[in-house]
Amino acid sequence: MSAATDPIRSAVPSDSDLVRAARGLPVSRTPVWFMRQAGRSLPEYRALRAGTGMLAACQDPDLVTEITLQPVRRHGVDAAILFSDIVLPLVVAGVDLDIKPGVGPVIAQPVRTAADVDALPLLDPSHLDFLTTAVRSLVGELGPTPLIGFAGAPFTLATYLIEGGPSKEHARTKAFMYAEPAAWSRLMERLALSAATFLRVQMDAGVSAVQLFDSWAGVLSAADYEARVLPYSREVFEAIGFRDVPRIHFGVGTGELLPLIGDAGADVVGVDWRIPLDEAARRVGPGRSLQGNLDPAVLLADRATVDREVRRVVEQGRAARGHVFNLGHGVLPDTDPGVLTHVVELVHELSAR
Ligand SMILES: Cc1c2[nH]c(c1CCC(=O)O)Cc1[nH]c(c(CCC(=O)O)c1C)Cc1[nH]c(c(CCC(=O)O)c1C)Cc1[nH]c(c(C)c1CCC(=O)O)C2
Repeated sequence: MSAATDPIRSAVPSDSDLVRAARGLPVSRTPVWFMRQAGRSLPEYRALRAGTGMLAACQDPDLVTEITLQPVRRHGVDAAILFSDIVLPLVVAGVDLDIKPGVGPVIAQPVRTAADVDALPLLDPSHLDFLTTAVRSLVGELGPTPLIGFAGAPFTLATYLIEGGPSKEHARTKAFMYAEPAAWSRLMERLALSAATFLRVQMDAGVSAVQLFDSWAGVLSAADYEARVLPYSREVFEAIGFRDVPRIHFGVGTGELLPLIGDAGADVVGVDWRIPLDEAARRVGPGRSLQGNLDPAVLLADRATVDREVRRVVEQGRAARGHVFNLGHGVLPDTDPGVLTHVVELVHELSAR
């Protein structure tokens, strides 16, 4: 049934199931979308992107609009997520950075000293017109389907800047955090400002929700996270929090950090697959909804396994104040898009009120 013919489903994104679940309000059925739903698992994405670099694509409003709409058309997900990247604010500010296929963001001159921190260019919101154009065009095209805007959290962006590229241990980042506390604080402050600017432009242009990705925060102890990272993520939420747009906060491997992450200022805490949602609900505490947490690798398994795991996640999600069904991390490139469409249908069927 379409939003137009279903009396329970809202015709406006600000009252959609995604926004209602984020606020802990009753929903017509559990909303579902997938991190990295736009991307290499879709042949139509690969066709459209052929010959255009990732960072150029992110700054072309027509391409952004089309790529963002592709998974909504194909899977019938309950939200679109803007096609962009967490490193884009750095690129627009003038940091020499490239996204290498199959690798990730690579930085020409990594941040290694206090002087490097002070030389980092700041993001100028007047250079984000392409973003405003893309978001406005998407809001027009999407009708009742909400658009999620996003930014990278200060810590996760700091890992790319300091390591110079993707990393497993994030040892240089931690070493800098311990050895240069004053410079660390200035770096995190700058990245918080830039994330807030990037989010504010998307909110001004009409996104219905925002997600702050702190993908790599799970490498930290709870004590370090609380003292050296949480204050800056909180700053981002405070800077945008005067607006009534639901806020999602996500990281990988954050089981031990969930009580703190729940306290940073988001309405929804994103959880990976390592702990069940009922346990996550206990750790996050009341007053927050949850998003997650199907293991993306399950989508590569047989149909019976996919169905069993989807049922389990929907069941365990009932322990939360509100539940937005998602994966525990991004869609893997080898995923069969047909399985994603099936998961959307199954979640809707299992949760229809
Ligand atoms: C850590 C991080 C990055 N980018 C992002 C994060 C946080 C989410 C997470 O934890 O995965 C966020 C991101 N990146 C992208 C989106 C688009 C929206 C979506 O569909 O979720 C979002 C929300 C597109 C993208 N961002 C990137 C791609 C692949 C580039 C391509 O298609 O050529 C896409 C679709 C590139 C990128 N950019 C980054 C990585 C690690 C990579 C993958 C490199 C690779 O394996 O090729 C940094």
